Amino acid sequence: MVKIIANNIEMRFGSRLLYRFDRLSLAQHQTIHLQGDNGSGKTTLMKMLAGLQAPSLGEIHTEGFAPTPWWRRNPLLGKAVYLHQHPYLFDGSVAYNLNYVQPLCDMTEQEIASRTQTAIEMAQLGGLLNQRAASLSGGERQRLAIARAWIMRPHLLMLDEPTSNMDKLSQQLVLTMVSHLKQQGTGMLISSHQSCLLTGLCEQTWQIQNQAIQVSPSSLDERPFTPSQQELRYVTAN
Ligand SMILES: Nc1ncnc2c1ncn2[C@@H]1O[C@H](COP(=O)(O)OP(=O)(O)OP(=O)(O)O)[C@@H](O)[C@H]1O
Repeated sequence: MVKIIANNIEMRFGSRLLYRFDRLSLAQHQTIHLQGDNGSGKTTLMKMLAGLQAPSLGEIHTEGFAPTPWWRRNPLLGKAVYLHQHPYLFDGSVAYNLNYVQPLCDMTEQEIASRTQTAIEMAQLGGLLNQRAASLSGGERQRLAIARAWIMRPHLLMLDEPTSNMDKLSQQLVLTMVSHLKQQGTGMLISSHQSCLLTGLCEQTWQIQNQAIQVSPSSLDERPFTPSQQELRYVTAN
């Protein structure tokens, strides 16, 4: 079982306190809805858990991952995949973006090829493969970013307002991909202002309010580790 654990955290920008909390953890087999008003600090929390932003006070560590390579100074980087609401895409075609993550996947070539093909079908990207990623619409970019993460089958995935730009069809496609990842044991933190199709998959809520984070229900069973699940790799972040 892999997890990221944040203890005794305080986060502020200058004199402005975003929140304080004693402990939060994101583990495999959990699907959590992160709620909060605009500017409450949802993106900041995800970036902290992904190692992209240091908390003002407190400590974030991981359990259950392979040892950090000696050359990596930040031990949190690479442990969770974080997808920003305006996902970073590489300069190149849609196909290039999908293939880019293949060397990072701990699977056989055959498995990677099969997952890539399935991801293209699930995200309905077949007609867009030769199009430049930079020219995609907001919803198509999100679908591509989630398809790319789906291929990697990460242990932990953070989705920042994943359906904010999406019409009903795109939301349904993303729901299918995220449901698959949930079945495969990927632990997910999904930020969304409102309840939506995706948040219907969540069994816990983290609500940012009054400079604190309320967790409900307050505890969740964490299912035992499945040894066949592959090592998490880092995809992209802003
Ligand atoms: N590097 C920074 N320096 C100063 N203030 C920052 C910085 N990054 C974020 N903030 C501020 O911290 C607050 C929380 O930002 P964050 O993006 O985490 O909120 P959010 O809950 O994700 O918002 P939204 O729902 O609008 O996306 C905002 O008021 C933002 O302006």
